[in-house]
Amino acid sequence: MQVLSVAVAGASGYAGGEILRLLIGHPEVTIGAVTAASSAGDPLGRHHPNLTPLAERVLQATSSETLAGHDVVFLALPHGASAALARQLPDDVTIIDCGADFRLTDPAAWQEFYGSEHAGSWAYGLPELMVEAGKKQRAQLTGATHIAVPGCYPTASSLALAPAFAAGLATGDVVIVAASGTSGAGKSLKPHLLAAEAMGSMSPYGVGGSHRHTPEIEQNLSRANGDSVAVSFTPTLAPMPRGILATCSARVAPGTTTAQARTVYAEAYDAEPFVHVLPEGVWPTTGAVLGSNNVQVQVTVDERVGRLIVVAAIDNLTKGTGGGAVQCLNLSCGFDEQLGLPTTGVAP
Ligand SMILES: NC(=O)C1=CN([C@@H]2O[C@H](COP(=O)(O)OP(=O)(O)OC[C@H]3O[C@@H](n4cnc5c(N)ncnc54)[C@H](OP(=O)(O)O)[C@@H]3O)[C@@H](O)[C@H]2O)C=CC1
Ligand SMILES: CC(=O)N[C@@H](CCC(=O)OP(=O)(O)O)C(=O)O
Repeated sequence: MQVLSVAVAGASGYAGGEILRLLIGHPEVTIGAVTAASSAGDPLGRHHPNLTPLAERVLQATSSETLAGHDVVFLALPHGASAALARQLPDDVTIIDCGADFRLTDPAAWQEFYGSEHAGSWAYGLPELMVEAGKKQRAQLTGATHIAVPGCYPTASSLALAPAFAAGLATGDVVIVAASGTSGAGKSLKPHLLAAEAMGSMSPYGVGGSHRHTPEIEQNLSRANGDSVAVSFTPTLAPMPRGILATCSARVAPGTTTAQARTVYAEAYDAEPFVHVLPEGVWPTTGAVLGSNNVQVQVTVDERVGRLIVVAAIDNLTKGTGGGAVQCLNLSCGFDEQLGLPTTGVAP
């Protein structure tokens, strides 16, 4: 098979850096342009000292001219920047966007949570997502040329709850509380992310249904359910660089048991290379998935209150963005889906 040339826009940022970390080990691609905004002209190594093989590469300015001419372009830019750039790229360039611009199908939801004009929607880049009983999103991604990689919280939360909705096990009343490492907020300086503020302390934000990932999670669970699902979502910031732990719960019909729930999750995920339902009694941890494209899931039913509890752990930069993006590249280009993607976490 021919080796593809790949460009990464937003290469000085966290998501761009993670894509490059994974592409360095990918046998079917050569890394072409690496681009940035304020950091254009800098060597890449100044921003990502871990990316030794690319340390001397110079960051170019992000423009359609620098990106055109590649087979595949990854966009790892702030919200709103992808849509304008994507419109300027030639039709024969495959675009994999880590931003939110093309994730939502409902223009009203986009307008409400992002406050700008809706750019449209692309194939949603979460292959393992159950979109209805027995069907996964993977089919939409094979050969797709324009892909919207999910947000990090929606990746963990949707994989946690979609099987229960697709199987008719969950009946609604969804509550999700998820903790994220600080890299989830990107690299630009923010006062609440100073070490003195973020270390040794956990804090909620986007409380009360205002976080922009709420409609994305609702979109995913509604597809799985075949009817609209409302979600109460509360993100929290945890004093760690990477990782998301999403604790998700939903109402179940009286009499539903943990054994029934485990059967549903085993059917959904036993054949998946990256999603692992842990043995009964073992709970997901962010430490165990660090640096890998894995999702750890555990499920139980709190029979006292009739609620399904599903906990999912991911690395927000790997499965939550860069790894998810490379997985989409593999599906889009017909490579083995696991190519270049670690399935072993870094521990301790
Ligand atoms: N961090 C995470 O865990 C996740 C991130 N994402 C998404 O990935 C995208 C990138 O996030 P992240 O890497 O964390 O962000 P960073 O802030 O770390 O990086 C942003 C990148 O975009 C560049 N940039 C900034 N402004 C512009 C602009 N106006 N036009 C073109 N380029 C610009 C920056 O260049 P420079 O440094 O030169 O200014 C930098 O390379 C976002 O859409 C984010 O929501 C999705 C899931 C998870
Ligand atoms: C800890 C933290 O701040 N996390 C980010 C989510 C990052 C993410 O998934 O990105 P998208 O912006 O691409 O949707 C946040 O809550 O805004």
